[in-house]
Amino acid sequence: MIDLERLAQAQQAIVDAGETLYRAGQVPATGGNFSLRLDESHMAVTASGCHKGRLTPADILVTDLEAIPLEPHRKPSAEALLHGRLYADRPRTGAVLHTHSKAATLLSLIEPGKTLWLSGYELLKALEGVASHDERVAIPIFDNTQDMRALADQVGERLAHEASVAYLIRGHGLYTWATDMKACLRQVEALDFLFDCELFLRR
Ligand SMILES: CSCCC(=O)C(=O)COP(=O)(O)O
Ligand SMILES: [Zn+2]
Repeated sequence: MIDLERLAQAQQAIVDAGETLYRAGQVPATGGNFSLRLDESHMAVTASGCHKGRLTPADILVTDLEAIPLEPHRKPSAEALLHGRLYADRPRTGAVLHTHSKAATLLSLIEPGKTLWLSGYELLKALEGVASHDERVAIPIFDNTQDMRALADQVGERLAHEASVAYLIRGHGLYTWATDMKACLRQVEALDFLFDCELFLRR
């Protein structure tokens, strides 16, 4: 049974996050998708194809963690399975944000390896679990594909062995997750700042 009050709060928090992220240039042209955990087996997630800066609560629907909608006629985000796997594999994860910023897109294209390493930045401490600028933070990079099940499997296998709070999809964007929406929004902002710094250093 879905807690309807919790769902309404999640819908409003996602609408607000969309406005914030759109204003920050993180989700142009219907790009991006957002979710919040509702319970151990359900999430509230954006519908596919909506403009993420102009969401209404009705644009956010309930699915299970396999991205099957509770209301069969609704169409969740094309990438909802990526959100569901993060919740399924990480019981403490409460929020997932996917963004399409210019910095994430460009950096993931020019980094030839399978990992973006970040270290020496004070702002790394904005990421959950990072206590010092000295830590080397790994951001895994996956090649883009339209096969979400294959990508979800690949991500799940790799993240089972590598601690992270985010990954990049090459030429596509960022996924980041946290215990709640506030921490997740902070991570998007911090990571995008760090991606900008890396782009500048590599010029
Ligand atoms: C024009 S954005 C292409 C699809 C995408 O990458 C995305 O993040 C939005 O897809 P959704 O189905 O969640 O609207
Ligand atoms: Zn996307």
